[in-house]
Amino acid sequence: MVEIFPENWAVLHLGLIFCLTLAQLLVVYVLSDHHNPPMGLGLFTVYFMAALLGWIAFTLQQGTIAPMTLDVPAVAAMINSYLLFLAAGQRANKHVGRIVLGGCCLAGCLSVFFLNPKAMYVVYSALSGFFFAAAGLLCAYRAYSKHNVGDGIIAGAAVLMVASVPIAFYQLFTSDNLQLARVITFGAYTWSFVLLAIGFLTSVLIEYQQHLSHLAVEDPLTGLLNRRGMEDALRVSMARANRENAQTSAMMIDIDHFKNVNDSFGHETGDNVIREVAAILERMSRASDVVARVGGEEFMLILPDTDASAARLVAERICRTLGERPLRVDQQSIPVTVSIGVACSRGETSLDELCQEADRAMYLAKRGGRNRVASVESRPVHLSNSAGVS
Ligand SMILES: Nc1nc2c(ncn2[C@@H]2O[C@H](COP(=O)(O)OP(=O)(O)OP(=O)(O)O)[C@@H](O)[C@H]2O)c(=O)[nH]1
Repeated sequence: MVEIFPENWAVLHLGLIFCLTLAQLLVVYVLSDHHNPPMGLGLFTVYFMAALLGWIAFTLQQGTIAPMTLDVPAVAAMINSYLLFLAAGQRANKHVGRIVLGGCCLAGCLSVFFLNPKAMYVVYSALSGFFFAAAGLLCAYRAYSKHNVGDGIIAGAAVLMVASVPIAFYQLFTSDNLQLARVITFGAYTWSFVLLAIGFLTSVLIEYQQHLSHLAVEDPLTGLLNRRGMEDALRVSMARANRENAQTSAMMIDIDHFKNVNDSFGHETGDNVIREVAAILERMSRASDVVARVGGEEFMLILPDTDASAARLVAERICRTLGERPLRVDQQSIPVTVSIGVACSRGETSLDELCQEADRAMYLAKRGGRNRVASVESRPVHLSNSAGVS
């Protein structure tokens, strides 16, 4: 035993696991008051704690392999492999097989009371390998679908654990060396734990980086683009419009008297009204159009390859649809109207200039009585109300 797994190795492994568990706890602490914690955070933490306890139990038991009433490391190994499967399932948002595998885990735990050490070892390492394989598949799926290499590392950890099972079984059945087989299994547990902790931390960091880069271009309330996102989305089509001397139209859409909505129905319902208007704008625009929220109750709609009269028709349709009947928000009927400014440019115009023109037209629509469309594509200014009357 000593040659295979010397004591200083055990101390090194235990120290490593201890540090990684502390790092994991630090991450949990930092993220705990975040309103949107990473998926599977709680279950992964329980897994790391259970693995630490299992490994401490194994270290304490070294050299005392004589039959015991309860093989604590074996039970811990089974339970924490199942926890890993649950955590991976929560992270991948797939909850298949939880009850069946939970039943297997329970049966495996209970069986250790009745089996001899060799049979007990076969049961727990086979079951743990199976749970690791299931967890690895879920993480591989998530790594692929979310482009997150951290989940790929977790899947790699599962491969390491699964690969150790036939190697350990080979030792057990050819040389009947239970001690060596157990050491192989727990060695694989340790190194897969190290990989798992690194993978989990990497995965969470990548997720936050993705979240932050989304925040830079996305409005968190509506999921629409923000002004910067809109500029990014339009860079190519504006360059093409400049090159081909094509027309681009812009609409500034502002909800009328929105302060009254907040005052009468509350800020939260006000937020839901903004979401609902955003959804309507998205529904009413084409796939090539870009919709963005550019202020509290202000939206910008950019229509590439669209001339002023076509844009004006779209604007009047939006104005009419919203003004026609009250919105149903939070089980209440809330009358909402919008004022829309339309601007159009041909060829070489900057997005900023186009938006300023649309903004100017929107103020004209407000001054003209609200619930109407104004355009500044050519002077004089055209005004029409939601019924389209000039
Ligand atoms: N609920 C909610 N309200 C917001 C948000 N952003 C801005 N507001 C509110 O929107 C209101 C805008 O008020 P004003 O700029 O005076 O305009 P208005 O009441 O819509 O009137 P007009 O634009 O002149 O028709 C303010 O009361 C802001 O508090 C938001 O994200 N959620």
